[in-house]
Amino acid sequence: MIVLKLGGSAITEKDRPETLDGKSLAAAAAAVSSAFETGDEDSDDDAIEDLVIVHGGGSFGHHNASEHGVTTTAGSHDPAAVHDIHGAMTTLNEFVLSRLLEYDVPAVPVHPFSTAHRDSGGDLTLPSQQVETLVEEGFVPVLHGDLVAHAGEGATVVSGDELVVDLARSLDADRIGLCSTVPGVLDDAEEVVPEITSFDAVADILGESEATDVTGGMAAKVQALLELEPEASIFGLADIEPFLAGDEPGTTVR
Ligand SMILES: Nc1ncnc2c1ncn2[C@@H]1O[C@H](COP(=O)(O)OP(=O)(O)OP(=O)(O)O)[C@@H](O)[C@H]1O
Ligand SMILES: C=C(C)CCOP(=O)(O)O
Repeated sequence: MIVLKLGGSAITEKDRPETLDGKSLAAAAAAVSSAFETGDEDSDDDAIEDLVIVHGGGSFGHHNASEHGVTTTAGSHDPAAVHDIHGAMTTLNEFVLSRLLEYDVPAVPVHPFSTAHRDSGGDLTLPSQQVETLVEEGFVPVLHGDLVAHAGEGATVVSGDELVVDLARSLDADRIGLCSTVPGVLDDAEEVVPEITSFDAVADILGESEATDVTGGMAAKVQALLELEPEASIFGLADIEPFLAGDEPGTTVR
């Protein structure tokens, strides 16, 4: 079982509201397609079968959430805000799905707003049986950063990274990959840090996203991945294919 996140910064123009990066999204879909079992028996000897995709927001969702003052902890009870933020994410989800379908990946949507919630302490519950059954039935479920019902707050943001960590646990994932707009976690000299085993060791170089981002950028990503039992890779668009083939490109968080 592989859980792959397509970072919003990789598939959209993150600094231009609601702008897709069509070329990058197509490249990501092509890379997933070439690794996935597509029914062509000649070319699928080592094909992967069990795959869940999560995508982030990029220029969809973050701007809307920021305008409404909604974060992962500060919520809203305004239905118009919910429709605006969730609507931006489902719009991006439709773009992602249609591009994956064009490349023969059997992608289907799973919207966290309709299935997940947070308790008053902010802890997330994301039922995984729907996702598991879809995988067993040959689909590739595609989830996305979204809003979720939050006890005492109305609705708050859930990041794709948080969904990845939750799904990796509940689905007992073997491999976890986060594709972003950078080739990995970069040090002060802009070189990829090959391995991260503790937050303190890299805290000084980790920052937020350069674009509008309500979920914490690279620092939050690394912190969430360090809590996971299996190792996880952070890499750029060009490394989706090597990752799906079994390599450990970019930065490995263990
Ligand atoms: N040390 C670092 N190495 C690499 N990127 C860093 C670092 N510190 C901060 N960043 C920022 O983190 C960004 C990646 O985090 P971001 O949350 O934007 O990624 P994403 O998951 O692809 O996007 P989204 O959250 O929209 O899904 C980079 O584009 C960069 O601006
Ligand atoms: C801003 C919203 C609604 C989702 C953000 O998800 P992320 O881009 O994975 O952090």
